[in-house]
Amino acid sequence: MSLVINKLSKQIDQHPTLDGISFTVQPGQIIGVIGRNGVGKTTLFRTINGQYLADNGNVTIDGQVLSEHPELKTELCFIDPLANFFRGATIKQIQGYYQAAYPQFDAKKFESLLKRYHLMGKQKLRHFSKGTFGLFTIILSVATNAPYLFLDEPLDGLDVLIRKNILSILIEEVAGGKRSILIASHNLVELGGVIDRALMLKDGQVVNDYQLEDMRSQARKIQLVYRDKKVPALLRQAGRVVHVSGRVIIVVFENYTEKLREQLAATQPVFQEELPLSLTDLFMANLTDEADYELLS
Ligand SMILES: Nc1ncnc2c1ncn2[C@@H]1O[C@H](COP(=O)(O)OP(=O)(O)OP(=O)(O)O)[C@@H](O)[C@H]1O
Repeated sequence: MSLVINKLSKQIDQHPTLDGISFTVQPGQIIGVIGRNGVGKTTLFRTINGQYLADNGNVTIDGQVLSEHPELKTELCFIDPLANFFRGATIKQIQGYYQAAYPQFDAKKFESLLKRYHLMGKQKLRHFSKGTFGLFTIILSVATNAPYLFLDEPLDGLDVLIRKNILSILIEEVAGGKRSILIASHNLVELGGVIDRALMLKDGQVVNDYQLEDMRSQARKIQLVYRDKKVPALLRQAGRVVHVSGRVIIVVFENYTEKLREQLAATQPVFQEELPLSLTDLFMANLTDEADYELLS
């Protein structure tokens, strides 16, 4: 069973927001979809889920093209953050709509999660704070039992305890190996603790597709100090310089080998230290522009 995004393209106002995006989602994964503001993460989720029509490409589930098989939509759940829920509706009414749309809806799970977070069926959506509304949409998504969940900034506006609870709900959901969750988020610290894989978007394309476990074993973040302020060419050739402050340079090497270790030693740093590598480092290494470096250094 797999979800395949195949050369998906979407222009918005003549701008190629999605430009031939391809990737495959296997069951049992939590995937982070990462990119700078406005890069097209929400557009990607909307296009995969059929809210926007793709200009080119398609989405298949187990080999069947989603747009030709509308019945397969129950395999996907994406609650758009801008969804115009009828704010006068109660939780119970919304449950009814989703139960009608998703035959596999798990009412028991829905009710137990509501109870865990002190939400009651008769509450109207308009009484929810932003955070409670976010929490409610996650509970609703999880209860659909759709194998592929798409969450857009699910941690936005939630307090730290609820964020931790949400992440454990999501980990529980994929643990059975049957569901996958794609999360678009700028909350890289928390995301880094739960995702198995990170897709980085830039210029309408997937520029990196990291399996975090592989990345952690191959990549290194190294702080180097040199006698003068010149950045040795090797650092830019073999790695991505993420920070320069006077004679101190921090570099992320995605493929750190023994040979590279020797080459680095030959640049004769006066000090060298390995630092813990985070998702934020990978974001900065891949998605920072020259203009940002000027601001950072
Ligand atoms: N309905 C729309 N009408 C006009 N422009 C749109 C529409 N939807 C998206 N866009 C544009 O497409 C681009 C991608 O937007 P999108 O919301 O997908 O980015 P994002 O990566 O989710 O951003 P953020 O991280 O800020 O949430 C932006 O330039 C946005 O202005």
